[in-house]
Amino acid sequence: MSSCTLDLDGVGFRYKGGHDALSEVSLRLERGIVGLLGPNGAGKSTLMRILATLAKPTRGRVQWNGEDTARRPDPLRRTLGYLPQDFGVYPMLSAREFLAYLSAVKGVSAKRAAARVDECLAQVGLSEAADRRLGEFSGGMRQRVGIAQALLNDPKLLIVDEPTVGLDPEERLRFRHLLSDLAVDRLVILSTHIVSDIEASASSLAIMAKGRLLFSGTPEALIADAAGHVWEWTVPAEQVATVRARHVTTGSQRLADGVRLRLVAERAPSADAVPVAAGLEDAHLWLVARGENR
Ligand SMILES: Nc1ncnc2c1ncn2[C@@H]1O[C@H](COP(=O)(O)OP(=O)(O)OP(=O)(O)O)[C@@H](O)[C@H]1O
Repeated sequence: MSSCTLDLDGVGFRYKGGHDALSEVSLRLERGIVGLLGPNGAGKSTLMRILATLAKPTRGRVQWNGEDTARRPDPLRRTLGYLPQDFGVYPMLSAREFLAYLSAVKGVSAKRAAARVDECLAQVGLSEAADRRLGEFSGGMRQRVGIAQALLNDPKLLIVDEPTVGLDPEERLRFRHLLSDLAVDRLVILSTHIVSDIEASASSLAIMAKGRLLFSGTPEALIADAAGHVWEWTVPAEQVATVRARHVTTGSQRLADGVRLRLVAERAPSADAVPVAAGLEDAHLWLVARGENR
């Protein structure tokens, strides 16, 4: 297997108006799915654009297999697939026509293009729909066309920015399976603000807020950090608003005798709160809550 390693070293990005969208981001990313999590405005898209060589960091550097991607972008560009957040399609073209057009734009040789388009359509499960107009496709099918175009050059680095926005649960699941299959011999970076998008598939996580990296590591390590800080507490319905105002709640369930709240907190919020095992969503919220209190 060829190597696919991205090293970020003190990466920062300041927009022309002086706004620091990224500060001091250092991390190493390797084969598998990396989930890039963070609320809107955290800096995910800015980071993705830098990794896709569409913007240069204003501080620090990014290396792909040891080469600086700002000084020498070509080695990475040749092996990069990118699905941006606002990916649009031509509604009057068929999936096959659209991908043939993009093959030409990306410099895939005309001789190779037709076969490659068919391979990519098969990979994303759209062979049957290849000759239908894109305007008739569902949101999930359109996103799969987006992945197919990102795969045309058989990339080793695949970057997908918020790909599941607007998809129904079934399409979401299908899309997740597709990315897991693709990550076997690639580095896939998946940005999202929805924890469940990456819960079952990410081999590592990078969590951002306000342009900074709050955490990088495995999902298990994030969950371990939250151990002892997740509680279930059943309170009368009229107390729910007060508890919510004081604590970060991650779930609630109405019961016959009140409302069972799930929350993250340094210590037990009350003597009758019960400690429970942390899940990824709890651990994420615990990290964000601690980050905000710093
Ligand atoms: N062209 C720009 N000029 C100035 N500031 C910008 C520009 N684009 C983004 N920003 C700011 O930089 C910060 C990071 O934005 P970015 O789009 O990278 O975040 P994000 O985590 O991807 O959020 P979203 O999911 O909403 O896209 C935000 O505060 C945003 O307002």
